[in-house]
Amino acid sequence: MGLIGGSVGLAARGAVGEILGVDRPEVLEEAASLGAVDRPSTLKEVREADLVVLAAPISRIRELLGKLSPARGLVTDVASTKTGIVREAERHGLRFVGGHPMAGSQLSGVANARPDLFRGARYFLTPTERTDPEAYREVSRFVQLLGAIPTAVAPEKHDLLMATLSHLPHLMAAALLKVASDISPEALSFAGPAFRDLTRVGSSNPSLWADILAENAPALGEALGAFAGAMAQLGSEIQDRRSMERRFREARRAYEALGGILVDRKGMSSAELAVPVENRPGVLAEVTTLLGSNSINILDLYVRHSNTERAALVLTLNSEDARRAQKLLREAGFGAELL
Ligand SMILES: NC(=O)c1ccc[n+]([C@@H]2O[C@H](COP(=O)([O-])OP(=O)(O)OC[C@H]3O[C@@H](n4cnc5c(N)ncnc54)[C@H](O)[C@@H]3O)[C@@H](O)[C@H]2O)c1
Ligand SMILES: O=C(O)C(=O)C[C@]1(C(=O)O)C=C[C@@H](O)C=C1
Repeated sequence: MGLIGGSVGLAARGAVGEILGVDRPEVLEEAASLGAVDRPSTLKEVREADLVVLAAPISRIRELLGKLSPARGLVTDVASTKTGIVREAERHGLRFVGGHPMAGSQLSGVANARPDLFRGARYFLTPTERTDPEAYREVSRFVQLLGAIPTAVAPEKHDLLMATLSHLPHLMAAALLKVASDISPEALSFAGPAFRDLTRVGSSNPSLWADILAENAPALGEALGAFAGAMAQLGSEIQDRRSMERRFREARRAYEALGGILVDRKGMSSAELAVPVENRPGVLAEVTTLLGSNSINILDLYVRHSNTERAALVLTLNSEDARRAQKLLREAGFGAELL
């Protein structure tokens, strides 16, 4: 019942029956006080549950699969890698569908759990030829109930994709932080928004990430090789302005194709609005309250981090709302630029 398990509990609350939690007593006490779980339970008791969601670190999930077997109901997990876990679950004969929400944060623990963590996020499900189709449909309905969007992919393909899209960026953050720390002890204090954006996940939970990286080592080896090749290529072209421009044009096109929050946008076009703000308490509430009280829904939001006195909120809104929001924000004295 940590960050992800707690968020599952909070998101499912009210829409499912009793939610039982298995973890250390102090974690369960906190989870119950936050409303993420109805009551503490045991592995033996949850063998009888309709649905078991395993949300421990990967190495623990592999052990738990054996301890859960035989389970009466359906079992799923949330782990960041899938091939080994799916194989293990099938070996134990569980009625299992592997899962992985593409949502989370560098924080851990149930204290950081949020009921809206999965809203609009992609949620991988990794059925194999041995998966019961009805079990897949049930887990898929549960994922939708959490507010997420199920996406089926084979376990091996999932792990290959995650090596580049999630695990490599975590290693890059750690490497970048090391390179800067090695310059001098105070070098990091001079870093600006670009360095901060690129290294946020360097503060992720060390033992959780040691688990993830070891589990996906073969695929990650390939991704690291490709990355080292790309860096060497860029390094050899630095003096060649034309090829650098071409590389950055290619990079910008790739960046624009990035997936974000997958809000159901059938027939809806969206726009980004940058709102420069003073970096002071309450400023986010002022912007979001102004939009909320005018029935403008924020589809996605990020902060261009800054250590200085100013920051920029970048809001994704549907196109019509974006124009209205720009007008309202300007009338209220904020700058607001459509990107
Ligand atoms: N953090 C993320 O952004 C993220 C996103 C998607 C998926 N995941 C996956 O979710 C899982 C959990 O990650 P988290 O970020 O919630 O970690 P967390 O540290 O916040 O929570 C893990 C919880 O598991 C508990 N635990 C450990 N061993 C256990 C056992 N044997 N039985 C019962 N509980 C046990 C711990 O006490 C802790 O409360 C991992 O497998 C991770 O790969 C994480
Ligand atoms: O937002 C973050 O901090 C994350 O690291 C989330 C993130 C990722 O995007 O890599 C990390 C691991 C998960 O398996 C899924 C999502």
